[in-house]
Amino acid sequence: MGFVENILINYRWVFVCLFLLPVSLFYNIWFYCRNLIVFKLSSAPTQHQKKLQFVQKQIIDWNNNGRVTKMCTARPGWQTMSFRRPLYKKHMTNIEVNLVDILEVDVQRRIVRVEPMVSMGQLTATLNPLGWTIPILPEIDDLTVGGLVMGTGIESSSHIYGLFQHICISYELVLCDGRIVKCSAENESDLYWSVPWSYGTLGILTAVEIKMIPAKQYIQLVYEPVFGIDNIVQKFSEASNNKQNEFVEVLIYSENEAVLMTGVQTDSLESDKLNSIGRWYKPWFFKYVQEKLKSNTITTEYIPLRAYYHRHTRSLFWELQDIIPFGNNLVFRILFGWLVPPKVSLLKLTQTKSTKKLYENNHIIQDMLVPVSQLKKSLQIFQDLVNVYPIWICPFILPYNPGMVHPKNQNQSELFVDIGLYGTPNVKTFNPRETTRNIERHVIDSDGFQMMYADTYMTREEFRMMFDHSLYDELRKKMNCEQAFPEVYDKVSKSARY
Ligand SMILES: Cc1cc2nc3c(=O)[nH]c(=O)nc-3n(C[C@H](O)[C@H](O)[C@H](O)COP(=O)(O)OP(=O)(O)OC[C@H]3O[C@@H](n4cnc5c(N)ncnc54)[C@H](O)[C@@H]3O)c2cc1C
Ligand SMILES: NC(=O)C1=CN([C@@H]2O[C@H](COP(=O)(O)OP(=O)(O)OC[C@H]3O[C@@H](n4cnc5c(N)ncnc54)[C@H](OP(=O)(O)O)[C@@H]3O)[C@@H](O)[C@H]2O)C=CC1
Ligand SMILES: CC(C)=CCC[C@@H](C)[C@H]1CC[C@H]2C3=C(CC[C@]12C)[C@@]1(C)CC[C@H](O)C[C@@H]1CC3
Repeated sequence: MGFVENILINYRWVFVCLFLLPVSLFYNIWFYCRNLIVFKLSSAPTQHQKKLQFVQKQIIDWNNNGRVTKMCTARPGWQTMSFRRPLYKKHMTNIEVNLVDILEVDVQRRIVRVEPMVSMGQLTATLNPLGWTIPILPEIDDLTVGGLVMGTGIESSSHIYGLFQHICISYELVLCDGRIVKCSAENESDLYWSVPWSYGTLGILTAVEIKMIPAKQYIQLVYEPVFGIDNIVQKFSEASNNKQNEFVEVLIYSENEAVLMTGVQTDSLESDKLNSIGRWYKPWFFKYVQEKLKSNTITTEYIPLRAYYHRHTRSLFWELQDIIPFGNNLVFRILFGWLVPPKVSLLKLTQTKSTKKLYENNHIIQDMLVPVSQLKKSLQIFQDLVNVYPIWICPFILPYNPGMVHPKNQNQSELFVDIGLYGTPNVKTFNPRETTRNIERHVIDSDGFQMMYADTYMTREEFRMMFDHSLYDELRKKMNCEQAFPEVYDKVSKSARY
């Protein structure tokens, strides 16, 4: 390993602190100003038609030029929140989808209409001051509406509202023949049900209508330390089934220790219990919550809404501790906390081959979605296979809708749980391929699903067992997609990413 490579791996924080943090700051400022100008000039809605026509033109040109290679969006792989970069973008026709604006906030219909590149950070910054929010707000700022629709999104309100696609009323797409369609549960419903999890393999998404709900100023959050796996599973299930809880999330810190958090929105507060966790000098949220285990008492706090939504952003859940080991140190926070986190996209862009290998061989990043009845068994299996803590568990209701993802063994909604494993495995037997395959097998056997932003080692057959392709296959044939877009598997499998 060369000198520079050695520094970049073992002292990545030097590069991140001296270079990436300031660059991330300028990038944020530039984007903020650009969006503000667009808003002030109110030009976004009129520009949409033009931008839509440009997407359409590119697809018509592709048809006229003989449909030579398949299509994907031109969004560079390093900018995306998926763990790896896509290989396929190099040899496919890249369609420019430069659609980054919030188009309309319709208070009457309680709908916000957005373009696909609008990020979660943009949405909260725009809607919250107006007194509105969307029911599910996946917490990392840079996640985009397009990515969350075509993949999936989940948050601590998902036990009530479902996954991100379940709060979307309609999708506007340009199909591979150049036709523009707006699909919903009432109109072109097969397409509407098939778009989620299709990873851009049915058409290019150009606008989405998302439900809005009124936003209050604070979240009243109750922290409850829970000990013992049976207790953790029981308390989690009870809290998730209790519809009075607008937010439910558990952080598991060891085999037998967890903190359950349940929350509701409120406009009133006990001022001595206000905790503005989003301030730059505040401790990382997961570290702060861990402290609750010591007192073993139930405590209540009031957290400003936007700070709650982005509670895991500053520490990228617990991933930043591997990159900036002293990031949660008080002095660092006071002096430089306002610069954190570095942009995920810039971290991806500046990864070297060795960092990538290091992450591949010594790290796991996976979200597994299983029926809540499988939670205990899954936790035990993951403990044996990876022994990674903290673990994020978040409940969600999965409606029985047509499409790729729905409950398998009952034709009604079912409560599921997302088990998020992020970190360095603490078992000697960890092997990225074999271990992940074992996890995937367990998820298939449990009638569950894997989130596809991370690595998957499933074979095509296993992938088809996990995801229901019946409507998807039918639609691809009917819409003549086979020559136009790859199959989902060919975009998400490990061999399609580097
Ligand atoms: C008046 C106004 C009008 C707007 N109109 C539009 C519009 O028409 N179209 C549009 O697309 N956008 C609009 N926006 C949104 C604006 O573009 C966003 O503020 C911008 O995208 C920056 O969002 P951000 O979350 O990345 O940045 P900031 O809010 O400046 O945050 C910077 C970083 O700090 C962190 N952060 C912020 N808050 C918290 C918190 N509470 N807890 C933890 N971390 C936090 C995040 O990591 C974030 O990346 C508008 C904003 C305003 C103020
Ligand atoms: N809390 C949560 O829910 C979290 C979710 N995630 C995951 O991150 C991903 C989202 O990341 P993000 O960077 O926003 O998205 P990406 O750019 O990674 O896009 C994800 C997929 O959606 C497709 N896509 C995106 N926009 C369009 C469009 N306009 N038209 C057609 N296809 C499109 C992409 O196609 P193409 O390859 O052609 O560009 C790609 O296959 C999701 O997979 C999500 O599940 C990650 C972290 C947290
Ligand atoms: C809440 C859900 C469903 C998922 C959270 C996933 C995140 C923890 C990951 C999504 C993208 C990941 C990346 C990294 C860390 C973990 C995520 C933020 C890195 C920053 C790790 C360091 C590498 O060099 C780059 C990675 C980019 C993606």
